[in-house]
Order: sequence, then structure tokens, then C-alpha cells
Amino acid sequence: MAGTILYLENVTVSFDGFKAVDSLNTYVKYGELRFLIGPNGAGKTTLLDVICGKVKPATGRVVFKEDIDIGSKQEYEIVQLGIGRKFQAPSVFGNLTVFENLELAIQKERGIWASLFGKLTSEQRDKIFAILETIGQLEKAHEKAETLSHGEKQWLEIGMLLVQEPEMLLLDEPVAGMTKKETEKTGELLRAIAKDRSVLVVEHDMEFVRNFAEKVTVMHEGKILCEGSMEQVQSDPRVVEVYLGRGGDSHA
Ligand SMILES: Nc1ncnc2c1ncn2[C@@H]1O[C@H](COP(=O)(O)OP(=O)(O)OP(=O)(O)O)[C@@H](O)[C@H]1O
Repeated sequence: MAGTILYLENVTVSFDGFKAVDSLNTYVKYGELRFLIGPNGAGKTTLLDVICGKVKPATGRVVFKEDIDIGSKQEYEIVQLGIGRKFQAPSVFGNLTVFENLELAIQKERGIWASLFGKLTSEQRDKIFAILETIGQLEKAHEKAETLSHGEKQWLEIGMLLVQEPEMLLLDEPVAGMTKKETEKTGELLRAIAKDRSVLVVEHDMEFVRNFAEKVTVMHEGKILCEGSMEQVQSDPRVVEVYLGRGGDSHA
């Protein structure tokens, strides 16, 4: 399909016979900021796990870009193809500066030899500064990462993903634990990132979703319950029944 970066066709994931994802079909377009919502246990994280290669689907196809079937690829191959995943667990090194964390992310890309003996090229320095600007951390470049606020650490992690120049980013509850101001800033950041990349976000903070989602996918019991704009999905009685009406709105 023209303009499609990711296509999931009839994807099923079984854990000992239990279908965490059940015959699921969806597609994500280039430059889309997509939110994935739904009650606990709906299969949202498992779906991200499938896309990044952490979990292999029992059936179905996961097609990236034109025709790359990533369903059978290893996680590192999927990273190299251009899909970056941010996990909930923090991965910044507190005793290194913000700049050094990004430097390390670049050097990881270049392999062990470069990370032991390499110096940054001027292009790589420029790239780090451009990312620092994108994530709003230029002024903190030489501060130790442990001195950053929770929100700033999350933005640094997003920056460390941007080093790989992914075409698609997968984020699991990026604003969890953030202040209102940090949440707002994260929304702006994701919008900016999605201008020339696709971003898929699993989220429970409905105010955040309402403010920033272009398109929302609602999952329930491993299936897609409905998809559309936030207005469309929140007026769907099935979504109110299984999620929004049951406190999905207030889930942190
Ligand atoms: N490795 C696993 N082994 C067995 N069951 C699993 C495994 N991973 C997930 N599940 C189950 O699959 C279902 C879907 O889990 P998943 O974490 O994808 O849901 P979710 O929509 O992300 O939920 P939440 O909003 O609570 O994070 C749950 O019932 C969960 O217990």
C-alpha cells in the first residue's frame, strides 16, 4: 500500500496457547504519530515486542517498508533496518554526561574497535549537537546524566535512539511519571520527530493521547477494537465499555 511503512497481517502471538495478540491486522504510514491504547493485558506491549523482534509471531506477516518481512529477523537486524525501541527501564549512564551518553550510543553503532580507540568525526559531533537541540538538552550537554530530571532522562534516551537514525520509533508509556509540563514537552518532541519518521506509542495517559494523537488504535483481548481519530474512538461505545468507562482515562 502506498505510503505504508509497517504492515501487520493476521499476526498472532501465543503464550502456552493463550493468544496475547490474535489475528491482528493494521498498518502505519510514513510520518505518522500513532497511539496504541487499551486495557491492561490487551496485548499492546506484546505487539511492540513483535515489531522489534523480541517476540516471534506464531502466524502472520510483519512487513517493513516495501517488502521486508521482519517477522523472522533477529532484534539487531531489525534495529539495523531502521526500527528503534525505547523500553520502560532506563538505560542512560548516570555518571557520564549527556553528551557522553550520546557519544557512546554513536560508538556502539560503529563497533567495539571504534568505541575503544575511536574519536568522533566532526560529522558525528554535529549529529550529536543536532540531536541535543531536538531533545532540548543543548544547555545540559556537559552535565552528568544523573543530575537530569526524570523527563530529561527520558528525552536523552529518545536522543540515544535518534543516533541510529531510525525510520520508525516504538515507545512504551514515554510520559509515565512525568510532570504535566514534561508531558507537554514530550508531546511536542514526538510531533517533531514524527515529521520525518513514524512513531508508535503505547500509552495510558488519555489527556496526553487526546492532545497529541493523529490516529489511535484501541486494542482489547489481542485484537483491534477500533481505529481512528481520538474523537472517533472515544465516542465508540465498545471503547467506553472495555476501557475509557472503566477508568482507562485515569490510569497513570
Ligand atoms: N512472556 C509472556 N508469557 C506469558 N504471558 C505473557 C507474556 N507476555 C505477556 N503475556 C500476557 O499476554 C497478555 C498481553 O500482555 P501485554 O503486556 O502485551 O498487555 P498490554 O496491553 O501491554 O498491558 P499493559 O497496559 O498492562 O502494559 C497479558 O495477559 C500478559 O499476561
